[in-house]
Amino acid sequence: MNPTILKLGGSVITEKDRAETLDGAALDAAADAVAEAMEGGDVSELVLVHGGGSFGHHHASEAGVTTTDGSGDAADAIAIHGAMKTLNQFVLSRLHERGVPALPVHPLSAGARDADGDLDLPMNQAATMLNEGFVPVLHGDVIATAGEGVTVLSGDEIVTTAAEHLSADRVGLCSTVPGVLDGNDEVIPEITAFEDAADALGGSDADADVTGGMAAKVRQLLDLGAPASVFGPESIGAFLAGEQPGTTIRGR
Ligand SMILES: Nc1ncnc2c1ncn2[C@@H]1O[C@H](COP(=O)(O)OP(=O)(O)OP(=O)(O)O)[C@@H](O)[C@H]1O
Ligand SMILES: C=C(C)CCOP(=O)(O)O
Repeated sequence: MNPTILKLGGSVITEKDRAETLDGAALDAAADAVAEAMEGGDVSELVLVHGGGSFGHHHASEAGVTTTDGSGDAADAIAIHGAMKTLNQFVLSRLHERGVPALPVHPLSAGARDADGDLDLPMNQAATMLNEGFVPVLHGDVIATAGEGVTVLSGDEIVTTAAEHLSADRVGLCSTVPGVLDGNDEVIPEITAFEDAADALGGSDADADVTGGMAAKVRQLLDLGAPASVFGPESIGAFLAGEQPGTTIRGR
């Protein structure tokens, strides 16, 4: 059985424009959907990833750290990583309250980037957790980067890396929007090339997003071997039940 990977967007589970503010109701609803899907047998092997929202992005933008521009200051690294661990703890608690056997995986302690920016993020701990019946929960983070100190690692990049290493057969990204929208704000059902959506694709609505919003998401998902779905919070249950809500991105 190949795992399903679901990313909970930071813009969903936090109030992205207010520093370190959780959207508790949205996180509860997402945790409900995950717990129901696992209880009902819709999904047996699940990897969760969550983004930064107002926890990671706020501190990263204050420190001027992006996915390519790093910082050699440990205090910057700890501010960003610490905020992400706090958010991760909120996510874990809400899952545990519902009986989901979630375990944290902190990328800062697991991987690194080389001088070309290429990511090495081992997944053997996540694979073993899955085999043992746990739900690994990874998160956007800072990561040691050759020549840069630490840079930001987005949850989207973790999703694509995890999908490849773990041979995921389903990948879902839950954001605040019901899918990738065209110029008339209609959901584009399928994207097979960046040009399909290029005109409408922008970054994130949040000022403090350092990882590139929807345009970066689409680019990364087009590189993935498996089809990926981008959908809104109301469709988490449908995605876990095997449907393809929102936009399906199929690069190859
Ligand atoms: N064509 C588009 N279709 C849909 N959303 C778009 C589009 N162009 C820009 N966006 C913006 O991209 C945002 C989604 O990217 P964002 O990085 O904020 O999401 P996230 O993954 O939920 O959050 P985080 O990066 O904190 O994890 C949407 O909320 C929207 O503001
Ligand atoms: C800003 C940090 C630390 C994480 C970014 O992850 P994302 O929200 O998935 O882009």
